[in-house]
Amino acid sequence: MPEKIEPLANGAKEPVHDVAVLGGGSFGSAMAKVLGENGHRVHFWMRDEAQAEEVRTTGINSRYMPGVEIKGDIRPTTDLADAIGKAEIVFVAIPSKAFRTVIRENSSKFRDGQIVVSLTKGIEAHGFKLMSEILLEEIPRCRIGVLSGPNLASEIVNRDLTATVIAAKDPDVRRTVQDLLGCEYFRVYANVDIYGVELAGALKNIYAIVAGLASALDMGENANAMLITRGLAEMSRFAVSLGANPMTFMGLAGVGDLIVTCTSSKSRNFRIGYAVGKGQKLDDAVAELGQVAEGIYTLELVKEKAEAIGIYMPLVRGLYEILYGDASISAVINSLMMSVQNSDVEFILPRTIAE
Ligand SMILES: NC(=O)C1=CN([C@@H]2O[C@H](COP(=O)(O)OP(=O)(O)OC[C@H]3O[C@@H](n4cnc5c(N)ncnc54)[C@H](OP(=O)(O)O)[C@@H]3O)[C@@H](O)[C@H]2O)C=CC1
Ligand SMILES: O=C(CO)COP(=O)(O)O
Repeated sequence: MPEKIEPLANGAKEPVHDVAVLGGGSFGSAMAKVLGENGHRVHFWMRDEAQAEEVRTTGINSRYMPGVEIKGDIRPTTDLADAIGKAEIVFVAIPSKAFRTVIRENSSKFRDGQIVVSLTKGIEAHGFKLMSEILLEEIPRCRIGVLSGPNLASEIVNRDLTATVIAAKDPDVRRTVQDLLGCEYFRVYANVDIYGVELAGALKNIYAIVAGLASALDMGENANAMLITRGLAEMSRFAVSLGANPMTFMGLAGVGDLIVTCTSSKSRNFRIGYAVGKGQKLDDAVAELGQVAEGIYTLELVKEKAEAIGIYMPLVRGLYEILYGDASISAVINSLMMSVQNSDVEFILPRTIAE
């Protein structure tokens, strides 16, 4: 509930809210910074006490955001129950592999009607669950939202102009998140297609790895455009078959996020693809990155799911063969280029030719 009125960083006056950000990595830090600059009290949970102490005393999270001061009323903590208990709204930026465990272990701490927003762009290994589905299973009495879009953390902390999408069924959740996060450099658009927004955010990581590979091989701008556009065709084909709205893929969470991660070396997934394209082993590239690149896990899950439900995903299959099989990059490229030529936009002209 609003407590007092204070001027915000953007000059407006808004009630101060207690919010929690769970996850002390790059994106948790970026969102904590936006919320802090917007005048809110941020209960910023991370599991490492030394890191919490550093943010408490210096305002800097040197492992994930070196040199960036997270300003405002930021309250780093390793007490997750306390952070959830104090917050009106909880943002979760925990990698997909740990997401359910963290929520489940603390499920009793969430309150009826509390807004919980996933910032995570991944898929759970067992059962192909998205993070909003995990939230619905673990804390069904909460109101759930998903935030996704072209949101490189390293640009947001520089206050570079950025837009994102809040997807939620409940209009109050959408409006609340827009009010909390919106400011002169951060715009929040709304969508109701939670599944599409969330799946788009997870799927684009795969194509960012492909684009990184293409960049390492200096394949040219035509090839980049082809990869991004065929990636969009492939990810929307898959997502629509699972119930997403195809129109979501025309928005920021779809093509928007695909563009940024497929064209920027600031994307960790792009960097993994680039390193592999330059001859590095996948495990070494991941170790060197030292941060999460969700796409390498999403790739395995999507390949398996696509085969199970019979969806044609040649880029997913090709990347899987390069990263986890023994196919050479040139053999995969050749097989993609020489496959049956087919429809451009299959929502207009259906694919009629068998692969
Ligand atoms: N970075 C970005 O630009 C964006 C990221 N995202 C998404 O946000 C999610 C988080 O990514 P990001 O912050 O970038 O990742 P980082 O690799 O930067 O940080 C990962 C964070 O997760 C924590 N963590 C890892 N395992 C656990 C666990 N078992 N329990 C609790 N905390 C854990 C790490 O803690 P510790 O240091 O203690 O290991 C660290 O704080 C991902 O799904 C990503 O796709 C979405 C939009 C943009
Ligand atoms: O999702 C992101 C930008 O929208 C961040 O991408 P990476 O995880 O590849 O850095």
